Amino acid sequence: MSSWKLSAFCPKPVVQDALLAHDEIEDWDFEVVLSGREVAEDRPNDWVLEAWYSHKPSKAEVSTIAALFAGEAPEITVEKLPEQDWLVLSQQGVEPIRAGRFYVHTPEYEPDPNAISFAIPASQAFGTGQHETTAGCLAMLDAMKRSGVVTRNIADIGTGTGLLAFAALALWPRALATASDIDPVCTGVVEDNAALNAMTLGAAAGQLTMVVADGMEDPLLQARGPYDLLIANILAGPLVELAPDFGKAVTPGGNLLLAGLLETQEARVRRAYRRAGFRLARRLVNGDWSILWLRKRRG
Ligand SMILES: C[S@@+](CC[C@H](N)C(=O)[O-])C[C@H]1O[C@@H](n2cnc3c(N)ncnc32)[C@H](O)[C@@H]1O
Repeated sequence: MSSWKLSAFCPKPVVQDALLAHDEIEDWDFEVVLSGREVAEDRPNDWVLEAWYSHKPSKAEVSTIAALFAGEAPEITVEKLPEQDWLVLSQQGVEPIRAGRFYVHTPEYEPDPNAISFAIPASQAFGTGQHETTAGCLAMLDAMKRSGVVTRNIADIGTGTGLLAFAALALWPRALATASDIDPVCTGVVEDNAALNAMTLGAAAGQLTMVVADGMEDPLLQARGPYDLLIANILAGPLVELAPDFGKAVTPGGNLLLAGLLETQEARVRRAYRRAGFRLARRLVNGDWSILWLRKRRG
């Protein structure tokens, strides 16, 4: 299977507005992962919005991306990436990262014996630790542990590679973890990464179960709740929609770690979670992204 990449080049604020416009669309017809980044370090104002496809994007798909730019005319290119090469290349470009006590690296690097190390290969699933949201969640999990949080029942919704669930289990080794993702490709990735990092799959304390689910829509996810730690690094739109469900899924006094929202979207997300019974415990801003630690009110 090949991967295709559409790149739309524009100044940074235009690309950010396009991503926000996408986030506001409730019924998006196309399966696509969108992200924005600098074109080059020495050109911080030139940005590219990238869209990744498993097939050649159709004219309708290209027009839909162009329409996000609301009258601006981005330069758009579409290129075919042979999947094998793309994986190898992306792996080569992935430098290890540190966040809190964590060190996340691809398998070609050695672990750091003085850190909590995870080997996460580049794959079709999101979450090698490179992204500000993932790194921010790792740092916030470490902050929770240092502040004395004790947790026995963890859910990681939108787990991608499984990294945040592994990290939480490393900090709270007696907890049970349930990881989920809407994308079925993540199941095999999480299983492979668990094996690579000596994490055990199963239903006992210290173990992890992976399910495919949209939000909390899964019998096992619901049966295992309520959770005293729920992690969700998804986007602002789905997070707002999921607020009532997460309100029910977290125990009174329990912890919720949210990421995937830009700082500009934070007020909207916090409003939704205030209504669902949460208060802010701590926030962290990493790049353009906000990471929120919320606590469920008691009673
Ligand atoms: C930004 S990635 C985060 C991956 C990983 N947790 C991390 O922090 O690096 C978001 C993940 O959420 C998944 N996702 C998006 N919407 C979802 C939903 N409604 N329910 C469950 N997973 C969802 C995506 O497939 C993707 O793997």
